[in-house]
Order: sequence, then C-alpha cells, then structure tokens
Amino acid sequence: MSAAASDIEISQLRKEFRQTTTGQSVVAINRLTLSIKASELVAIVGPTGCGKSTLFDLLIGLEHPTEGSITIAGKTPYGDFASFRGRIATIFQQDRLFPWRSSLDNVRLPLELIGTPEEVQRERALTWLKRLGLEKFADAYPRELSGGMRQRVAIARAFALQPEILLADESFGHLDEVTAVELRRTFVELARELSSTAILITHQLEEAMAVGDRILVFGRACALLADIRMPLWKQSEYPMLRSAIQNTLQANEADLRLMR
Ligand SMILES: Nc1ncnc2c1ncn2[C@@H]1O[C@H](COP(=O)(O)OP(=O)(O)OP(=O)(O)O)[C@@H](O)[C@H]1O
Repeated sequence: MSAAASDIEISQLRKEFRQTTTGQSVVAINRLTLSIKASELVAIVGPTGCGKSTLFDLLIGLEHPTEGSITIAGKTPYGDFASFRGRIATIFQQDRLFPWRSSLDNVRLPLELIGTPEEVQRERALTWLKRLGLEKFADAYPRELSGGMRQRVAIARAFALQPEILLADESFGHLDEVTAVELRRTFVELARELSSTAILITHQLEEAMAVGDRILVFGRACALLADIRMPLWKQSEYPMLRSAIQNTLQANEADLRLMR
C-alpha cells in the first residue's frame, strides 16, 4: 500500500480573525514560513492558543490565508478544495464517530463520500479494522466500545483513505498512558508504511519526541521558535533536549509578558 507524495510549502502565512463579540482582530498566525517534505513525520508543540488548529484548518482548506500562501503539491487547499478530496485525513482528540453507524460503517464513510465502490469500501474498512485489532468489533456500535477502541476505529477510518497527508490534533492526549503509547506506535508504523506525511499536534513533549522525525516548537501566532531534526539527537541526549525545548517555550512566554 502506498500513497502518492506531496510536499507542503508555507510562505509568509498570516491568518487574522475578527472576533464577533469584541470586533477586535486576533492574529492567529503571523508570517509563518515552513517547508514539510513528503513522508515526513512532524510533531508540533506550542502553548494553548498559539494557532496550531488554525494551521490545520488552513491545511485542510477550511480557512483561507489572510496573506501569504500555503500549498500542497503546488495547489492551494482552499482554492483547489475539490482536488484534495480523499487525500488528507484527520484524527482529532474526540473520535467523532457517528453513533448510529457500526465500526465498519464508520471506517468506510470517507470512502463512501469519495465514491469508492461499495465492495472496495467494505474490504478496505475490514482490512484496516483488522490492522487495528478490531476485526471482531466490525459490527459493534461506538457505545459498545471503550475510549481506546473508539480512537482505534477513528485511526482505521483515517488510514482507510490511504491518505497522502495525515493530520492528528491531540489524538492520543486524553487516553491512558498504556493505550496512548500503543496507539502512537501504531500511528507511526502505519504512517511510515503508507509513506504519508504526518503532522501531529501535541501538548506533550514526550509524545513529540516519540513520534516526530522533526519537532516544530511554536510560540504565539505560530512563531517558529525551534525546528529540531530528531535523527540528529541520540536517545541519551533526549533529557537535555526536553529541557531546552521547555526553556525555549518558557522564555518566549516571559518575553511576551514583558512586552504586554
Ligand atoms: N474562527 C475564529 N474566530 C476568531 N478567533 C479565532 C477563530 N479561530 C481561532 N481564533 C483565535 O486564534 C487564536 C489561535 O487559535 P487556535 O485554536 O488555532 O490555537 P491552538 O494553538 O490550536 O490552541 P489549543 O492548543 O488550545 O487548541 C486564538 O486566539 C483563538 O481565539
């Protein structure tokens, strides 16, 4: 199984929102420039409200840039929305399964939406449920599954698309540590197998270090504070790296407080 490869290019990206309540504008992303190569596994860490989810919304074409550009394989997710159907999959913190659909029917839903023949939908959904260890629960409904199992169905649903790009927003943060470690490992293995570009937002440095080939550390408005290539670091140096990232984030917050 393999997915076609796509590079992501972000140039001078700026996203500003106008708050409906106050009428004031908020800069969620301020002039971010970044390249992500196809098949890279990138973890993003940053404080709450720094613009990570907005960046995801721009990547999936739900928002358009105020200024600057974002392209995937040379096309803009917002402008060329239709051409990205079935090529980008998302996994969120909440499993977002439809309660009235069985595991199998939830997993095959994105394939149904892009018009995959029903036979193929079922076959692919079953294959991925099996890969996630859920073949016996193909006919079960979300209410009959544990939180970890439901998240596994959500992962199967994302991978069943065989996406070029996988976006995971705090996907394992709410699970118990044992389940989170296991699902994180599965996520990395499957992303590598499909050669998908995977971008994972996380609040946990341990998770970022476990998943990423690359860790992007964001400050407010997606200011790129550090771009760390994990293969350049030995495992024995991870504690030092962790403290350096924590210090960078804290120093940035302190700088911002001084500026206010
Ligand atoms: N649709 C919107 N309208 C107005 N403001 C918005 C909108 N979406 C995001 N914002 C603002 O943009 C900023 C960045 O929000 P965003 O949700 O991207 O941050 P985040 O890093 O994902 O936060 P968290 O880690 O808490 O999920 C915040 O100040 C938020 O209030």
